Amino acid sequence: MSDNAIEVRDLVIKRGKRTVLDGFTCTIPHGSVTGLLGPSGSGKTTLMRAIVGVQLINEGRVTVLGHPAGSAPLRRRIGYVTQAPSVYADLTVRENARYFASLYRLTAKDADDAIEAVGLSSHAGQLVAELSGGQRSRASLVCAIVGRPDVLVLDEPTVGQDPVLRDELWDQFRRLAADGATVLVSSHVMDEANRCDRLLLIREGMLIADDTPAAVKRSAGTDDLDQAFLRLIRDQEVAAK
Ligand SMILES: Nc1ncnc2c1ncn2[C@@H]1O[C@H](COP(=O)(O)OP(=O)(O)OP(=O)(O)O)[C@@H](O)[C@H]1O
Repeated sequence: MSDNAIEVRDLVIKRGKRTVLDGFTCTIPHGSVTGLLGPSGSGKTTLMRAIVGVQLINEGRVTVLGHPAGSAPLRRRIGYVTQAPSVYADLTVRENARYFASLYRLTAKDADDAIEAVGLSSHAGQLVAELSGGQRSRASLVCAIVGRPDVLVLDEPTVGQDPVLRDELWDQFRRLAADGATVLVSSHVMDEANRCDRLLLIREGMLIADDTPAAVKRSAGTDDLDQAFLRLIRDQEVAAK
């Protein structure tokens, strides 16, 4: 098997009249935490949708764990957390987790472990409708990790979380990767990017960097990832002229 959990080749995606991704190619290694960073509207969600197999693609190829994205063998092997929480509002956190666990033929203990892992144990008995926005997105995360997916795709999972929780969530992503999962996380927050093994920097549907955080900083000649990103964008603009 390839060293890469995810391979994206020459991907072209049009949404409406707009070409969102125009010949996008990248690879994501097994057992890594990869950060997908870029400005709003740059195509992060579109790329993630293509990887989980819910986005029509115009050209190119997306392969996940050796299978075409969206194909049947992948369904139980991928967890996806969208920006909109996808849990049942009229059930408690525990009921949601147990329901998703049952779909994977897992136990109530597995559900409780997932709740514990994202720091929601003290709210396990609460209805999702009565949770804060940040708690609700962690409830979605519980349901995505309970089936122990090999690939976990998380669209801005730390938005609305306080700094302590963000830190704990990143520890959790690192643990999942240490256990062999491939984690792809989108974020706007550059200090979070430092916690990734690799970064994909995307702008207007184009990949402008694909490297470790240290190498991205080195190539931009700065220790600050925000600055590095801005410099890479400027370099790209100069090169395009
Ligand atoms: N359903 C849609 N129909 C048409 N165009 C869309 C649709 N969804 C997104 N787009 C366009 O595709 C482009 C990329 O959007 P995408 O959601 O992938 O960006 P993003 O990087 O995830 O942004 P954000 O960080 O704000 O979530 C944007 O220009 C957006 O307007």
